[in-house]
Amino acid sequence: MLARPRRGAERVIPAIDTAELGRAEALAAALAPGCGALKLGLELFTAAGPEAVRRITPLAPVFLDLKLHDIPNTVAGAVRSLLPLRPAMLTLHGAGGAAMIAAAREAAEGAGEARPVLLAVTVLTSLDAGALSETGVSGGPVQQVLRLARLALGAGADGLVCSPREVGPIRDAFGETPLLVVPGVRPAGSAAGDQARTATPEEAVAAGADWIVVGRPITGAADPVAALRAIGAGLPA
Ligand SMILES: O=C(O)c1cc(=O)[nH]c(=O)n1[C@@H]1O[C@H](COP(=O)(O)O)[C@@H](O)[C@H]1O
Repeated sequence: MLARPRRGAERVIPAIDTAELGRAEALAAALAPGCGALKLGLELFTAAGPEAVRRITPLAPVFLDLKLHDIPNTVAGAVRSLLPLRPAMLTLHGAGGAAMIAAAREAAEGAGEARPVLLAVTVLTSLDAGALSETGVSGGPVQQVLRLARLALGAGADGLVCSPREVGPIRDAFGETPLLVVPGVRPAGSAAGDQARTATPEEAVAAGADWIVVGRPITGAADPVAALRAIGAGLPA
């Protein structure tokens, strides 16, 4: 399994969100030497498929963010289908329930020592308290994140995806063991866009994030490599 990062720049995972495989490969080649892993998500995977993962895996560990969410049998089958791509990390929605997560973990064990880190997405960072309550969840994001964290970690997830705002409460409740991957990260002065629960890279890591996921502030910069380097340089070595 992918080891917990130690140095500043190893904590940064650029999100390669594009539908163009050529652009994804160019960004991946440029960013790989300066980061801990590269995140490939739904936009690239739905456009370019498994071939995108095959092309980028030789460059850096791949965090394959497909946010699986279905009945346990279907999710287990999807995990088995993904294992030959050798992703270092995989996401599934905590809201899929304990049986779904347990089925994914059992399927992932098929990769033995090389099994991917399984990360349960808690409450999407694009949801504020109002948007979350519209989905029928009252009590606010922190309470729901802690509820899903307990469920997911108990069912076999190795870690969680949460916003920077819940990192402290998760560490208080569950200690240092869960791997925490944190999107919704915005360097000071960059646009939040559709992200609702944000903080800076420094704040997220100080709170206890293992990895931070940063997409548009890097990929939309005039010089993505310089933007990545500046984020890594601001983190503790
Ligand atoms: O699972 C994720 O990585 C994820 C979970 C979440 O709650 N919020 C979130 O933004 N993400 C992903 O993190 C990346 C954030 O991209 P930027 O908003 O451009 O930095 C995107 O690829 C999202 O799909």
